[in-house]
Amino acid sequence: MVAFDDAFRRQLHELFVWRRDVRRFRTDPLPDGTLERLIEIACLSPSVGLSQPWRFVVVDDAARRRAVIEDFKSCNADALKSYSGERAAKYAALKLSGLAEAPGHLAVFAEKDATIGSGLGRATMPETVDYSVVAAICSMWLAARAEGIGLGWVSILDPLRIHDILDVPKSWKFIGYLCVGYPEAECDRPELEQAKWESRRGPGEFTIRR
Ligand SMILES: Cc1cc2c(cc1C)N(C[C@H](O)[C@H](O)[C@H](O)COP(=O)(O)O)c1[nH]c(=O)[nH]c(=O)c1N2
Repeated sequence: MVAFDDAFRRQLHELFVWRRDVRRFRTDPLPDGTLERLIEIACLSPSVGLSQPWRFVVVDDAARRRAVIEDFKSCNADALKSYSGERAAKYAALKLSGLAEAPGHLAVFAEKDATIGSGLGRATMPETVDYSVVAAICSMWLAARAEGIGLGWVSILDPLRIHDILDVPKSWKFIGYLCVGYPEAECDRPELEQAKWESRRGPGEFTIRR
């Protein structure tokens, strides 16, 4: 039996508070085996029917990385066009990926045809496969932060293009592209809040059905 004490709970709370989506990385490399270790931790996450549908691709090839960066630039330019006036100026000033600087690039996919788990739990909600992969990414996000390693999720990408660039099986659905490395700075507030793009809200009022 493993028990957790108050000191651990306080530290865990601090971990939640200080986990950040990181876009500003130092370029120094991660120690050998870091990504592999973080992937192992991610694999301890819950998954529908124990399907473990997460598929990780460590992107080490310079040409593929360059192609991902080009795709980000193109998608980000398109996204900018959907804003106007002051909001557009604010969007243009945001840094929305650390792709160019992060020493680690990790693409994460969901295996849509996973036979593991024999379909348990996903007959009426096939999207639970995707949710399982997101749960794994969140575990990795926190585990990384606990070691002083930052993770930045990039979704301003064309999933089909990422598929092509990384040449992965058709049955894999793109879930997210992660930049991994040491952050330039630590902060207890989201960068989008610091940039006055959006503010964090509490849980608000709960809906209660009696
Ligand atoms: C599914 C998904 C997708 C993205 C993100 C997150 C998630 C969950 N976030 C990070 C997001 O902006 C960030 O989590 C919030 O602003 C809150 O900040 P903290 O994570 O608390 O630092 C993110 N950030 C960014 O700069 N570029 C991006 O493309 C994305 N995409």
